[in-house]
Parts: sequence; C-alpha cells; structure tokens
Amino acid sequence: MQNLDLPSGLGPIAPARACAYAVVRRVFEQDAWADRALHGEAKRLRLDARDLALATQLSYGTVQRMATLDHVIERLARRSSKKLDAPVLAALRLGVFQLTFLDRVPAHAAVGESVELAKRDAPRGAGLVNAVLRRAAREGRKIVAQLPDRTAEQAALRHSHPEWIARLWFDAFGAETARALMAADNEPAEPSLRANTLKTTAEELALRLPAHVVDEEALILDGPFDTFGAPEWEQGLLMPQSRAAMAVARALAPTQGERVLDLCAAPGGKTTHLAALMGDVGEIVAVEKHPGRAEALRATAERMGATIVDVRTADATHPLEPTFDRVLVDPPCSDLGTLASRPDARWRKAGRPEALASLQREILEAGASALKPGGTLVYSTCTISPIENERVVAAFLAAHEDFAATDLGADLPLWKHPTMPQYLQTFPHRDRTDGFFVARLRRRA
Ligand SMILES: C[S@@+](CC[C@H](N)C(=O)[O-])C[C@H]1O[C@@H](n2cnc3c(N)ncnc32)[C@H](O)[C@@H]1O
Repeated sequence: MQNLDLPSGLGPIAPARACAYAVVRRVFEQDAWADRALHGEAKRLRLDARDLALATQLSYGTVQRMATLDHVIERLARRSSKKLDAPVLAALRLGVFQLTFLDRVPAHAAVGESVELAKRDAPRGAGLVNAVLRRAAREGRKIVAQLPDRTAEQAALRHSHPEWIARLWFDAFGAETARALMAADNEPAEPSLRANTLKTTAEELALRLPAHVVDEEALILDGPFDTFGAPEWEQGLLMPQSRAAMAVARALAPTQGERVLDLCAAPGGKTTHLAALMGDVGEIVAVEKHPGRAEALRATAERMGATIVDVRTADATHPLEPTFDRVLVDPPCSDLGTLASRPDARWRKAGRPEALASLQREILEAGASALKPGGTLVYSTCTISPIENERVVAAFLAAHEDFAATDLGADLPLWKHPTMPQYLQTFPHRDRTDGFFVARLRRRA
C-alpha cells in the first residue's frame, strides 16, 4: 500500500481539492468509509467550514459518480481504468467529475490541480492526466449526455449505480421512478439536524447555527457547518439526522415513564430521539450486537444527556419476555435510502436483500416477543427494497393474528407508501429526504 500522506506546503493545490483527492484514494484503495476519511483529512489539513463544504462536494460526488467517471476516462484514455496507477486514476476521477458535473469550477483549476496531485504521487502518469483532462474539458459532458438509460443496465452506468440496485428499482417501481431515484442519489443529501430537546430547542440552535427551523426538532443547514467539529456537537445539543429518520421515533410515540426496547440501536440517532420524546423519564433498553458500536452508543447517550438509556451488548434475534410497552425494530438493511449521504455505500453492498430479509424477520419476531399485550411496535429500515420492507411485515402479520398495522399514512399523508397507505415510504427524489420504510403494529390487548 502506498503512503497516501500528502506533503505539507501543498503549493498551488487548493486545500479542498487536496482533501477530496486523499478521501477518494482512501475510499477506493483502503476501503475507508467516505465520511470518516473526510472527517480525518479535513482535520489534518485544517479546513475551514467553507473548504470543508467544497471538499465534501468534490469527494462525495467523485465517489458517487465513479462508474460514469470511469466510463468517460476509459473512452478518453482508450484503456481500461483497471490498468491505471491508483493515484492517476484518483486524479482523473476527481478532475473528470469537476469538468463534467460541476458548473462553476474553472477548467484550468480542475485540470491543473489534478495534474499537480498526480505529479506528486505518480510523476510518470501526470502527462496522461493532463491529456485526458484536456479532452474531458471539451468532450466529457457530451459523452455523459449521450449515455442512454432505457434499460436497468444502461441506467446503472448513466446514473452510476451497481446494476443490481438499478434492476431492483426498475422491477419494483418502473423505469421512471427508478431513474429518478438514482438521479437523486447523486445530489447532495438534505443537511438536516435534530435539536436535542433534552438540552435545547430548534429555535435556540437556529440562533447559533447557519440553519432554519422546520419544526419543533428539525433544522436544515443553510450554509457551511462542520457538525462534528462544532461545540454544539460536543455539548450534545444536536444530532445529524434526516427528517425521514426523525419520523421513526415519532411513529413509536413513547411517553414518559414507559419501558421501551430499541433493537439494533447503534449509532443511536433513534435511541437518543426516543429519550428526548420521553423527557428522559422511563427506561430504554438499547440492544446492539457489536461491542465497539455499543460503547460508542453509551458515549453518545451520555453526551446527549439521555440517562434512561441502558445499552446492552447482545444479539437482537434472541426472544425476550413481554415486558415492554413499546418496541423499535430498526434492523440492518441494504441502506438503499441513504445513498446520497453515504457516497461509498452503493459500492459496498453485495446485493443480498434476501439474506438481510431473513435476519430482519428474526429480529422482528424477537421484538414482537418482547411486547406487552396492547403495546406498540415500529419496524423501520432506511432502504427502498420491498423484500426487506413490505414483505417482511406482511409475512409477520400473516403469522401473528394478535398483531395489526395501525394507520401511519393518516398521520403523515405526504409520506405514505404508494400502494400500502398504512405504511410510510419516503423517496429521496420525491420527498428530498432519506428513503425510509416505517410500519407501526399494535398487539391486541
Ligand atoms: C440500521 S443500524 C441501526 C441504526 C440505529 N437504530 C440508529 O438509529 O442510529 C443497525 C444496527 O444493528 C446492529 N446489528 C446488526 N445485527 C445485529 C443483531 N443480530 N443484534 C443486535 N444488533 C445488530 C448493527 O451493528 C447496527 O449498529
């Protein structure tokens, strides 16, 4: 593995581009998570909030558009991208992204700085980077505009998704919706935050941050803001969370003094939301299988002042005694509703919704076993995949006569599922938030 550290004193390379280049290399060469790599590189290069915003746009966009960018590179370089040295490929991807998909980047900056980046890490490839990017400045947009997207395979290349995702959405929702979903995944995610009402209010936070208030908890950022570097984060005043994710704890609607079970709880966006809705009065048992993630969840609960959270490191597939008033089941899923905010996720998933569905069914069964008669259970995923959503709930209801779905679509009519209006299904292209599925079930008293 080559050393990815950039030399200090970056000369003519803008810090945001240096950061984006390092992030792109870490994601594709070291299998790093894009958000963590970005956070680390931004800190190392001491980016201010404005440069961090640009570095985010450049690195996330380049990672998301990888398949389309490689197509352009291969056409212009007349060779397979697999044959290119890693630093050359990273510099080309970053350069072609800017020249082909961004409007306000001067071509000389996109070309010149990519050449400089390649020169430092792979000097012999700099000439190729220069030649390909000069052609990309003239021809890149046309090559992309001419890509067809009639079939799922074509749409996968045009909108830079793995073919299995394109096929899943073509089959489930038809070509038009599938294309719109994929296009939305390549746009920046809505930058929303939840005010931790145990410590502050959305109104108070809006006075401190570049953000406007959506409702009593939700805010949307209007300008650059380094969330994880901000004192408000350290003080536990906020949680980055999509508006769709906020609907989950609200659907469960716990009240003060209740005993609540949260299965598959880390990193804890919903656990801490449940605690806030309960005014930190009652009990939340938060179950997480992975010890490191469970430990991080404890730290998050503490930072956010959620003292009623009892984190247990355990397997959520194990049945429990029916002692809980409310249960949240938020199992692992294919994450297809969050591809805009997790740019590398689409390239990681091996296309195994069936295997996930069987784990989801097991965890839902265990959650149901823990619910008191008369209690409420919410099943949620951050994916757009009928086999993991509607079908899991349908199979569960068919096997459990004492459970019935209660009408969530009536509470949130704009987000109701297109064909099963008792459930919620958000769509990034339609709702400008993550794609979540939420079902609320009641156990007969
Ligand atoms: C979709 S995430 C949960 C997100 C979380 N509810 C939140 O709002 O922040 C799924 C979590 O389930 C955990 N997990 C996976 N399999 C599990 C199992 N069998 N038992 C308990 N937790 C599990 C994963 O480690 C991951 O943290």
